[in-house]
Parts: sequence; structure tokens; C-alpha cells
Amino acid sequence: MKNYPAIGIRPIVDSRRLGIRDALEGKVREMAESAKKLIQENVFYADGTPVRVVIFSGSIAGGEEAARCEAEFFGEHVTATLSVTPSWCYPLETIDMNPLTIKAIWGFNGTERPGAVYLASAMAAHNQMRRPCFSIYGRDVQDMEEQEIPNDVQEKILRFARCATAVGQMQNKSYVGFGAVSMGIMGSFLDPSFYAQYLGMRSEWVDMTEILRRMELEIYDKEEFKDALAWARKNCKEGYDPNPEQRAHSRQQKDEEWEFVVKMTMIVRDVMLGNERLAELGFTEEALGRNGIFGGFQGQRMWTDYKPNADFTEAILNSSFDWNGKRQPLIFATENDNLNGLSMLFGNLLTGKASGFSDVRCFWSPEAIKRVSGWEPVGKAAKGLIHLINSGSTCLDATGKATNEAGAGVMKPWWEMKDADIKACLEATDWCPAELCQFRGGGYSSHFKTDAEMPLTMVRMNLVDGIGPVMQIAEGWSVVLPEEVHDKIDIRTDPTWPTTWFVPRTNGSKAFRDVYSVMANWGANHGAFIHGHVGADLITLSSMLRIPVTMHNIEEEKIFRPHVWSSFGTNDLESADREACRAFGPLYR
Ligand SMILES: C[C@H](O)[C@@H](O)[C@@H](O)C(=O)CO
Ligand SMILES: [Mn+2]
Repeated sequence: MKNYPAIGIRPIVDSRRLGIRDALEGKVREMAESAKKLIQENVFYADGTPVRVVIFSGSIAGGEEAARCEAEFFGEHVTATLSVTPSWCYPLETIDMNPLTIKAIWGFNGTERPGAVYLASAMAAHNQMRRPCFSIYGRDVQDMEEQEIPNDVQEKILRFARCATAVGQMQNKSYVGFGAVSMGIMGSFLDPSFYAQYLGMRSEWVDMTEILRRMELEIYDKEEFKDALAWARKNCKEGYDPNPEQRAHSRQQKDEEWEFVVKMTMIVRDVMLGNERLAELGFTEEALGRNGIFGGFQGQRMWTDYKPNADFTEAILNSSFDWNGKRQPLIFATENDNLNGLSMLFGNLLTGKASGFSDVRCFWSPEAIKRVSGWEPVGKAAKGLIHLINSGSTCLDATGKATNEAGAGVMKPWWEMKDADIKACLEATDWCPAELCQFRGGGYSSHFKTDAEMPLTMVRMNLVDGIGPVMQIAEGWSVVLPEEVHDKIDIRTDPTWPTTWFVPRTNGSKAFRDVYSVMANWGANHGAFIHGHVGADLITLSSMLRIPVTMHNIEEEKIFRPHVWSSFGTNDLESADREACRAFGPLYR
């Protein structure tokens, strides 16, 4: 990332000298330093760099110092502020008034000084002046000399910092869509005003012929291509061929298709991110790239009816590694479904991990599983499963073959991937020549099953007329089925595509009444999935972006939204969220 969005810490104190301010300067500076340390040690940009945190050079006791802080932060590209205070101060003279920054205040819970009184009063000011702000207040009274940050305060500061940093990373970046709407899929329709107003992002269209142009004019790094192709042929083993008898699957054709899909992957990456090597080759415009933070590829049908599909490209770009070793995933949506890509991006920005892209293909009731396979589902599968499978591409991290210290299958932040993890993910994947009935132009589909029981969060952003963007969040787990059961269903469904068996956490009521209800309420044909139970972060992030969450299974006590949301109602949090988002409207309107 070239221009990192920073978090600015604002130390606030009571301005009365001769006894109060002097006594507080040390405490407030120590709060600021400990908050900075906490954030820098635990929050990272998607590229693995620790988040940049700056503390105002002075402390804020009135409007003049608040203005000086604002000016100082402007030069530091501060996109979010955390104000900290141990005492009573003067809200209207000290709060962050910038309409664009994401804000929070941590009021020290000590009785010697009324930090909590200031916090509540500052919230009243924020709420009345249309400047939503997160309120962070520890549960237990602390002694003034206590230095450590209580766990409940740490949790809120870190959740705020992760989500505010995600918001900051999307500002001024682009979605780069190759092609247009794929097969009439509404999620492929790119709405530039949504991206501009809600995310501060640019939308860019690139015709798919750009890939052919760069191939034919050799606008790519041939040296790298040689290495990439050699890596692919060595590490990406071919799998089941659904059409062996067809000419298009001759050895020569298959070899040509490997060259094509590897080259296509490099070209797509270069279009999105740029590549200085291209300038050395005389392609100065192409070297710049398009400042993409995520993208998508239409593919079907015009391209895939005569050229190899982008399954290899999507699977590799979305993974935490390629021929150059571990590297930041580049979120790239199948069928140009930018809304699913955005759901994947949220997960990636919050965790640094690769995100899965899937069709939400089928609900398998326990009865249907038994009828088809003879196996009585048990454990997490006992209430049925949702079959997540994409038409040829999911990140290889979703094999669940990377392992943690305990040897359990996980999906890791890309910077924690080990060579052994990469090797294991590649070995668990085979690449099936594309099924020619659906992909006449050929290509290679990543084929694997998620072979670990992992906590997953399934996510979907939808655009709904009459309300705008809405989020759906379902925490749950991947499930591993007995081999023969998996094979029977997998082969029946599609023997060449990647599968994840998902079971959402259900609670017997409403959209999470049972597994079937989750599927029945899902808002589109696709869903993204993220490793871990990150629903609480997604709820906080959505509230920062003024995007209501209309379906989730997150415990109420974990919900952390701007303080003003409670003024829209505390009995029915879902309606309050919807009303608050409607009242405030998009961040960048
Ligand atoms: C190959 C098929 O056209 C699939 O791509 C299609 O069913 C979808 O994935 C729809 O989302
Ligand atoms: Mn699809």
C-alpha cells in the first residue's frame, strides 16, 4: 500500500491548570501510548504491515488544540481517531469534528476523575451533531495509577481499529471489473455510485480483450512467465478429465491452455496492481496498473465459449501464494460478482487471510443425505448442510491444509503461511480440464474439498431497491464428510469443482431457525466465506459504512456500533441499525 491510512490518537484533558491539567497530562499520555502499542502489535494492513498509529504532539483541552490536532493529522493521512481521557473535559471544545474520520472515545473508568461523565457528554455532542462515535468504557472501576488496559476495553479498541483500518484501506482504491454482467447475474452489475458513496472507491471497467491484447503484443514479463509456467506444471497436477474423448482435450491443447491461463493470471494481476517491469519493457502506461484493491472477471459466456476460463486465475489470485511464494491475496470475483468480491474483501481486510468464493449451491437435509448416500449425518452435519461449490475456482487456502501449532487445519493470515502449508494446499488440489459443455474454451478448474472442520463466517453484500446495500452474516463451521459420502454427492453435483460443506450456527428462530432457513433467506447465488468467527467485526465495519445488517447470528453482547445507534432503539437492534443507516446515509455522499 502506498499511502497508509493511519489511526490518530487524541489525548484529551480538563484545561484547568494549577492542579488539574498538570496532574492529568502524564496519565492521558500514558493512556495514549498504551493504546498505540496495543493497536500496533495486533492490527495489520492487508499487506501484513502493522497499522500506523500517530499520537497528537500535545493534548487537547480546547478548540485551539483540537484544531491543531486536526491539522497535524491531516498531514498524516489519519482516517480514524481514538480520543482518550481519564477525566472530565469540555465536549464541544474537544471532540473530533471531522465529518469523514471514523471516531471512538475511550473514557477511563476511574472515580477520582469523571472520565465516564465526559464520555457520555461527548457522546451527546456527537449524537446531536451527526458525528457518530464509538463509546469505549471499561466495565470495572480502575485505580488511577493502573496502567494496563482491561480486556473488555482492549477488545473494543482492537475491533474499532481493525474495522476503521479496513474502511481506510478502501478509500481511493478501485474495483476493476473485467467484462460486464455475467449470465444476467445481478451481483455482476457494477454500480459506481454505490462504490463512490459508501466506500469512497472508484469503479473501473476493462474489456476482456485487454487480456488478449497484452498476450498478442507480449505486454508481460517473459522471464516471470517462464518461472510461473514451470511452477504451475510442477505443482498443479491435472485431475479428472470430464471429456477425454474430445479433441479440445488433446495433450497439445491442454499444454497450450496451461500457458494461456498462467499468462492470463499475470496479466490480470498487472492490470490491477501495475508492474514496474512493464515500464522497463517500454509499456509505461500499463506499468501503472489501475490502483485496484479487488476485481472480477465476467468470463461466461462470451469469453468462456471460446477461450480458456479464468478458474486458474481466480483460484491463484485469491490464494495466499503463487509462484513467487506467499503473498497478499488479490481478491478476484468469479462471474464479476463485485458484491461477492466486496464480501470477500471485507474478510481479507479484517484478517489478512484468503477468502472463499462459492455458489450457495444446495441445502442437503439429513434425510436427503441418508437417501442418497446411506449415511446418517452426525455431529455438526446432523441438521443438514449447505453445499458451497464454485464453478471452478476457490482459493487453495480453503483446502484447510495449512496447519496451526496444534496441527489443526486453518486458513492463515498470508504472512504466516509456511512453505509446508503452501505445499499441502497444492497437493490437496487437482486441476480438472474444464467441462466442455459449460466451458467450450477449456481452462482448468481448481478441484478440492475443504478437509478440516474450521470456524467459518459466510457473508454476502446485497443491493436492494428501497433500502440500498444490506449485509448478511452467518457464522458456522466447515464439516468433513466421510470420503464415500462426499464423493457420492460431489460426483453427482460436479466432479471438477471445489467444495466446502458448511453448517451455520442455528438458534431455532427466524432466519437461523435451521440450516434450511439460512439457505432460504440467503440474498443471492453466491456467498463469500472467511476463516474464523468474524461476525462481530463485520457488524462493526458495516455500521461504520452505514450498511445495515439484515441477517446475522452474532450474540447480542458482541455487537459494537456507534453510540448513537442506541438512540434509534434498544429493544429491536436490527430495526435500529436499519434506521440509523438510513438516517446517516453513506459515508462519502
Ligand atoms: C458453469 C455454470 O454456468 C456456473 O457458472 C453457474 O451455474 C454459476 O456459477 C451461477 O452463479
Ligand atoms: Mn456462480
